[in-house]
Amino acid sequence: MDVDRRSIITNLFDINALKIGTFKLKSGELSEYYLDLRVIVSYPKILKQICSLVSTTILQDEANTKNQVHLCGVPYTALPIATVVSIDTNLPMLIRRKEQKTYGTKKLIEGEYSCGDDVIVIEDIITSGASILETVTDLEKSNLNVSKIIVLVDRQQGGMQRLSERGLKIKSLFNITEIVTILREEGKLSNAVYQCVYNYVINNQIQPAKEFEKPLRTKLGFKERAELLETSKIAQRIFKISLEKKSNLCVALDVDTADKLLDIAEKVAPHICILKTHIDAINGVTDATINNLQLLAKQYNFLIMEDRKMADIGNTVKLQYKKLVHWADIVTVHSVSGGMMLKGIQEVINENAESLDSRGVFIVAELSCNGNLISEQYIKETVKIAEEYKDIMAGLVCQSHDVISSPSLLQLTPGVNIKNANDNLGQQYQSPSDIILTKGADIAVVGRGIYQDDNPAEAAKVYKESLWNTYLERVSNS
Ligand SMILES: O=c1ccn([C@@H]2O[C@H](COP(=O)(O)O)[C@@H](O)[C@H]2O)c(=O)[nH]1
Repeated sequence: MDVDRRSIITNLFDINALKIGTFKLKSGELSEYYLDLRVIVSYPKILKQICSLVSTTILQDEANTKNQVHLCGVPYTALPIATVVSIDTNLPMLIRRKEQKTYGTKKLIEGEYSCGDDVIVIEDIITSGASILETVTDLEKSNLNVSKIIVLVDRQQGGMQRLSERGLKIKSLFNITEIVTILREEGKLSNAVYQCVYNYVINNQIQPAKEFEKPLRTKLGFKERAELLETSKIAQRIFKISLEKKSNLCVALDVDTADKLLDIAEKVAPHICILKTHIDAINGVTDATINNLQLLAKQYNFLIMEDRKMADIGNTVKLQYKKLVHWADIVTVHSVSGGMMLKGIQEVINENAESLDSRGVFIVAELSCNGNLISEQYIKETVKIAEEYKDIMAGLVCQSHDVISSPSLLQLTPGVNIKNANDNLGQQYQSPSDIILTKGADIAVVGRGIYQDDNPAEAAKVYKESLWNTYLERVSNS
């Protein structure tokens, strides 16, 4: 241990930041000691000493980061720390409001940022990790990417592990065992007090809290999920192809001509489980284009999904769907007009059940674009509709891991790009591992990241391997 770290620990003890005795924690649990880092604002030299350790840690790690990085202190104790570190490192700061404003901008996060920017969260102490998670959740809701969490002191009760299991990178500068060990060596704590704190840590490991529980859907593998009684035939088809091809990649071929569609489709075909089209946006599409696409789908074992996002009254959606059911294995629908449009689709599927392979829908619960109008209530109602029409439901198009709990439904998540963080029309991108681990996607949609690449076949292979390996990691860590 170098002198600075040791002196920080003794200085903290000298200003009474470590209190021995019985204290009630935020969770209501009793603790045999209490760390009160709020006092450091009264000791500028110690505040400076601690902040320079945080700054050095950040600058070492962030040397090669290309993304814009912000700092955000968990309110309130870490706010002055984040401010000093921001000045030291020249990294801009964001402030998370504890309560969202009901007037003016109604902002949850104050400060200037762009969607997809990285944020380093700074916190004074971690016990269960629940407070940190509140800040992380609000930052993620604002489409920021929490790239790292730095905590001054880990109470070693399991919080660090829980946040890592949630896919977050977290580092602590000190832990409580190290602190009491140094203080005992320095003659500031007796053996008895040292032993008391040590025993407390051993005997007070926190049990998994609800906010840390991963939904069963993300813990189970595709094979087990395909075998569930409730899983629809269309979802079973997707699971089966994914397992056979070791691919959870859906490519979105939003190209401008039918020739390009077929050309790139053939190149990426070996690596995908679903090929997604906006066929009404492509020039020169004929029956022959559709036939050729279907031939490729058979030859290379993938499904075709027309991303039409239908949203009209039941009767109109039924008429529209009749034009798609013959070639599109899956279509997308918005839930805005309620369950009746799914009834229309269900009727068409049942009428064609004998002549066609199983068909179904993905229903849109959330959108990946900045400024969309979808609310929490809309998402909840969408999930209810999906449950009601489970027999034709492949799953939901959404952006958060906690929208779908049922393992029989698939989460399809667009907005994946390895090279870009956004486009200039509101699209927001995440990396493959963020999409699968943090956002909870089962199938990821990649469009421009593949079809605009100089070598779409190679790009599709790279995305496929990265997405599939992350899915395997998710299941094996559960
Ligand atoms: O919330 C949504 C729903 C659908 N999409 C569609 O996915 C692709 C994404 O393409 P990129 O080129 O990778 O941005 C596109 O077809 C969208 O219509 C979405 O992006 N977000």
